[in-house]
Amino acid sequence: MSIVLTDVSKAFGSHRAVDGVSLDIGDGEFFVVLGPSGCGKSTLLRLIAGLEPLDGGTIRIGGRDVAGPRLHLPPEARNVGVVFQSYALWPHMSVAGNVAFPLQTAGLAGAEVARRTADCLATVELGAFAERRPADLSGGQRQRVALARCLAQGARTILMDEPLANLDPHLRGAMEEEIAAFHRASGATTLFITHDQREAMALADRIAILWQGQILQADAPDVLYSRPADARVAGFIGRSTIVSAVVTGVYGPRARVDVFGQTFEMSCSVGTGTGPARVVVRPEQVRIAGEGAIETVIERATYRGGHWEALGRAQGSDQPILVNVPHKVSVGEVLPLAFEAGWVLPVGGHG
Ligand SMILES: Nc1ncnc2c1ncn2[C@@H]1O[C@H](COP(=O)(O)OP(=O)(O)OP(=O)(O)O)[C@@H](O)[C@H]1O
Repeated sequence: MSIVLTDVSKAFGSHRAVDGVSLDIGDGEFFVVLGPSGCGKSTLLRLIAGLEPLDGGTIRIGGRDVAGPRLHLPPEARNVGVVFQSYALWPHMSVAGNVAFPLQTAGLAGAEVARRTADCLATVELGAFAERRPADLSGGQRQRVALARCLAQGARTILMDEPLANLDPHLRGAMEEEIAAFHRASGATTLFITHDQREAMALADRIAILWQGQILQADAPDVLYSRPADARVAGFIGRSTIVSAVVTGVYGPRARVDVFGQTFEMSCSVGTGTGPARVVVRPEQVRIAGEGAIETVIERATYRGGHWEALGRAQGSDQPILVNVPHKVSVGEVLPLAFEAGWVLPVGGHG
């Protein structure tokens, strides 16, 4: 079901944890809210789930108002499933018991409960673990039980609060696959919150960047990466160099840009004007060039598997440049660099 937030706010004392958030999440979409610790992600999720009353704005789920002025539907009336970081399984029940519980409370007959429980456990590949207790499972398996319980609830909307945060890195990758498969199988609208940009990129149809309670930008992962709205988004998604430049000409979505005394062509948003600007250049957009390029002194080089990522400074400048180099480079080496592409940050962007 769709989730529509209009100007939603929530304060704790004088602290605006969620500050005028508007979002339109489509039916069946996998939507990730990404932001640093304390930016208001969990509060936003709790407002949608109905675990917290809001101060202002409205929330609609599946076309129905669930929260707004003088309106607060309780969590159980919103038909949303919630998966928390801490799994929230009942320790005294078996795996099957945990999954069956919402079906039993919905008043289904015993045979139907057993059949649907078995189906849900099969979907998350835990059929063989039905009689185990949660304590006897791995973290990833417990997370899958929580997913199966959401499936059993029949929730068309699933909210996930950093469900992979407690898992080992190798298990996280596998669980990402599982969550993506679960989303495909269930077709449920999924709102997933995380502070891990790699996880967000791997899962999302769209990502919203939340910063001090406000949405900076909501777009597909590739758009956030290639056309960030401001320096904070550019810094949060992927690795980049942001340098001062002067735009000397604009031709639709392309701009001619002077950087470090050289002229390059970059992308820009419609309405970009000429004059001083800042440009975002990703390490893979920097190439080693010949004569007349930006002479750059390498200060650090890190092996990133298949290539080295080097950090340098253009001679006579204090602005750093990140570049991917296919061969080993040494500190102190001077590389002639050129920008093959880049993005002119829209004027008015913060940071
Ligand atoms: N019940 C509360 N009372 C007072 N302040 C709160 C309460 N809940 C959250 N906050 C504050 O609101 C802000 C947002 O908290 P929230 O838990 O939503 O952030 P978050 O982005 O989920 O962070 P993290 O990634 O660290 O979990 C924080 O500054 C937090 O201290």
